[in-house]
Amino acid sequence: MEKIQINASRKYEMLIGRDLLTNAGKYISEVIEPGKVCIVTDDVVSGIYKDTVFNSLVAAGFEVYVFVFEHGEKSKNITTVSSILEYMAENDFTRSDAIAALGGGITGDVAGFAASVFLRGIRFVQLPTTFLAAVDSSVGGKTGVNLKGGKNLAGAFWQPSLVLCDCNTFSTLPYEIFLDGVAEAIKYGAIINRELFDTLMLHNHDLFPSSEASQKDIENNVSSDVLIEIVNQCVTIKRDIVMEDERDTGVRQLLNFGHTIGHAVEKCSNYAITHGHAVAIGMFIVSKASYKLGLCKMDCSLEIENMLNKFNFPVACPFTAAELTQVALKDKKRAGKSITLVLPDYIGHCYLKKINIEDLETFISAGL
Ligand SMILES: O=C(O)C(=O)C[C@@H](O)[C@H](O)[C@H](O)COP(=O)(O)O
Ligand SMILES: [Zn+2]
Repeated sequence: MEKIQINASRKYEMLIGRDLLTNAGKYISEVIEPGKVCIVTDDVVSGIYKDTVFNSLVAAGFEVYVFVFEHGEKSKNITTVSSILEYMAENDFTRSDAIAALGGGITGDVAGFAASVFLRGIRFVQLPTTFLAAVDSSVGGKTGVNLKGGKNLAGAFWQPSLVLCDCNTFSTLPYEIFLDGVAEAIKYGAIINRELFDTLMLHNHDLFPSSEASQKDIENNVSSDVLIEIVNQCVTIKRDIVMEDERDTGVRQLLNFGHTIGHAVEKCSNYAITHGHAVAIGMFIVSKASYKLGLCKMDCSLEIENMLNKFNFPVACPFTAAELTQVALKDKKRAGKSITLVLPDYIGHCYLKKINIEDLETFISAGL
């Protein structure tokens, strides 16, 4: 088992290994004194892992409650958070009780946000079951929900007390959902680590065979230790960035490479295009535009497109620059009349560039 220590406003560990969910109760009881715990999960993950986690929490002495919501981005809203809060209040949860977020990025963000506001903040643990949640969203304490105006527009920085990443859970992921996490892993390579980018390129066939892969193929591939190593590398990068800039005022914004446009793609598609797929499109558009407009030395879009093609990501964007701009202007990296973009200088190095909001549409057009 690998351990990554994160020293942010809360100090916690991420444990990465196999068969960890069976002992979730034991690991959680080492950081949270057994009391009430509410497993928050969606209706798909619940059918696969809820019983395992439930039983191990009971065995460790917890009084276990379960809140299940409908899977998908449509549930990532304030109504779901409000229902979780009411459920915990009805069941007399106190400040010493906790939430266990069991699932992917949506579950972690929604459950974490509920934890951040219930009684002005209770503890929570992240039990990521998707590759995306493992490499990215379960660590760093960004929690939140979408508003009608756009993605993640309401939220809080609220760090978990533990992240328990059982890599065996990846074997139950449909390929498309797996890909969402691959996009985030590519992002880490592009912003800061050329070697990781090359590893992903090298291993794309044996780790993530193809969209036609059978479930058996996926099971064989995810048993590879290379995958654990990739999770380890991504989270170590994220840990270092979060420890330098937990509140996202500077260097952490690099983790948003491809996201300003990616979030706009998600929203314009009414969330039919999922997060990682939208970020993949966003990384390509930003790289192409940066080169065309002379904002970077190399045309990184070629390598990014090549990588995305290897994994069978659709790269074409179905929306116009005007449509994307309208949504992107609500991005959290906008401050008044300017917006900060994350641009690639070369693969393995990105930088932050402030532009005037009036120039955003021209920028996006150049990348389409
Ligand atoms: O943790 C971060 O910081 C990130 O930006 C990671 C992103 O991959 C993630 O999608 C995050 O939720 C986006 O945050 P937002 O601030 O753009 O809503
Ligand atoms: Zn993301």
